[in-house]
Amino acid sequence: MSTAAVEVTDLVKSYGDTTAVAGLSFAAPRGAVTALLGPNGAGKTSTIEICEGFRTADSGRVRVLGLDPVADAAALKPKVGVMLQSGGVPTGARAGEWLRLVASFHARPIPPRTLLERLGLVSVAETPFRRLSGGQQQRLSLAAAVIGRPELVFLDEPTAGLDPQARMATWDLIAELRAAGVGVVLTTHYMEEAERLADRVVIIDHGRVVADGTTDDLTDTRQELLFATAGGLDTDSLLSALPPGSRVDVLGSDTDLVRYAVTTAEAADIGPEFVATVTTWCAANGVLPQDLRVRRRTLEDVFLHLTGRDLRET
Ligand SMILES: Nc1ncnc2c1ncn2[C@@H]1O[C@H](COP(=O)(O)OP(=O)(O)OP(=O)(O)O)[C@@H](O)[C@H]1O
Repeated sequence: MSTAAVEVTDLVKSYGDTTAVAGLSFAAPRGAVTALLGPNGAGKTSTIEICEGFRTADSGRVRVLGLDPVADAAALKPKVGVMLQSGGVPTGARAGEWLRLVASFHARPIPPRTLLERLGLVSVAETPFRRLSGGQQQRLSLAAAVIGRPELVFLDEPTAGLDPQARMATWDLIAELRAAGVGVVLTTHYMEEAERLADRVVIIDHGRVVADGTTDDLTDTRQELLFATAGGLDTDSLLSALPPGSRVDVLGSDTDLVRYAVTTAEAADIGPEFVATVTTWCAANGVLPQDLRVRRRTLEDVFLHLTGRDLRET
């Protein structure tokens, strides 16, 4: 039996002239949360819908719980829960009635009432799907995806557009699924969501994986020294004062400040001496380093460093 919940190898998917997925590979472990993180249009939905068996790939190989999502769809159905971005619920179905129907397809469902309570949907149990707010529709789709106690759930943008309270309820439910040994593969463009929930993060840009690892792999070992200066500075001169292998990156500029990130060779921890070297160089060159701080990289920074773009701005 394959150990991975999902294995994707060299996946390619185009729509006419648009290449949505351009040779993408990753593996999602069983019983863990894997986040496919990337900006809008990166190819996340195409990838996850191919894994769900709803779209066919042009080429590449996909295995879900060791099976082919299209050829083995019948065998996968009872084991896999799916939450689509578009909902997938008939517009006239009432929330509670829909959950009871979905529950009836499963051998050991979670009681519909429990999920309605957990996701704050009790007051709209008798409301038709089309009259629910966007956030309520999303939570109902999530409830339907997990009600059959699947081994694996696919969640496409589970918290997009939710208010903070509904987002927290969704995060709690996902954390509980993981604690119960359910594998979760979700897409998101919120890096906080990936950082908070995911055991493994696959960063996708332009249909390709640009980074893949545990959140700690991607961020922990990457401390950096941040500061801003009024006007640009001579980065070559600063680099020559630093230990070999250091880097100085321009992170961007506001109206009058240019923001820099300085990292050591192999992104090791930044110690007091390294900070002193930078500030000594600044003093010698008449530069005032503003907002100076040392911090661990976030996934947002990792994305920025890898693509030159800000995840929030794309
Ligand atoms: N059915 C389709 N027909 C034509 N183009 C499509 C179709 N589905 C997706 N695309 C295009 O493929 C690219 C990748 O889209 P996809 O939805 O997979 O990305 P995404 O990362 O999930 O983005 P989003 O978060 O906006 O859903 C985009 O350029 C999109 O416009």
